[in-house]
Amino acid sequence: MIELSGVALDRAGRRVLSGLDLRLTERRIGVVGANGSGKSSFVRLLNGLLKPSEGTARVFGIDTTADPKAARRAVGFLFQNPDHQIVYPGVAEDLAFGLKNRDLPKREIAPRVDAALVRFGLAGFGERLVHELSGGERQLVALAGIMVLEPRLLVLDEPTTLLDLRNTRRVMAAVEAADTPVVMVTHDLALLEGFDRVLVFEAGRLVCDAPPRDALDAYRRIAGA
Ligand SMILES: Nc1ncnc2c1ncn2[C@@H]1O[C@H](COP(=O)(O)OP(=O)(O)OP(=O)(O)O)[C@@H](O)[C@H]1O
Repeated sequence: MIELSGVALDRAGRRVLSGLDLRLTERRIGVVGANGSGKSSFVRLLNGLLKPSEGTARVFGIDTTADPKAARRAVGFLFQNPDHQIVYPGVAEDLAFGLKNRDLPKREIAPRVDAALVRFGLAGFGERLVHELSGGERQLVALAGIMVLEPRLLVLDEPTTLLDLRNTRRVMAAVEAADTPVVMVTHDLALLEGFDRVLVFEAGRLVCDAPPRDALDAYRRIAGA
């Protein structure tokens, strides 16, 4: 699914990730680490938002440097703040936007948008204005907008940081129900229970790669917590 070989990444002339050799095939992969340790940079390598300064990053066999467009199609990316993701003022309109960009025949767009709204607990929200929704509802709209495009992998970068407990549960339940493989960055360690594999970053390096319990123990040790 994901293959990084000899990957290093520089941002603004500074090395922020190095020594990454990884093969990821699990369905649920968590990413943790201190602020600035390189988590967001790492996940941005997975859909070609950032390109390795050294080495190669492949997703489903696609080299993200050679074909960033194909990488972006294969890998959906949910940001922490849905307002950075949602383009149109109307909910249904926003979901339709991505499908129009994919040149889907017009008659197929509305049914797919409706089905996605139902699937993500947003039935009846199609005609609502995004700015009138709660933060949790907006994050669900952003998620539905990605999933309606049927990515092969979903990357989530701190998707619940701005949400209360109830909305965190709603978003996580929607992610779980989607049944698409997930790579998720989070500071909320409890969300990683049941994940298959957790990567711990520290100062731009992968310092632990293990099942959740061992990885989170290692992270707590590193953090002195
Ligand atoms: N747009 C940017 N331009 C230059 N350097 C950046 C940029 N974004 C992040 N960095 C640097 O890259 C390093 C890793 O940042 P990154 O955002 O990947 O960390 P993170 O682990 O996701 O942090 P956080 O938990 O705070 O989100 C940091 O030193 C940061 O200052």
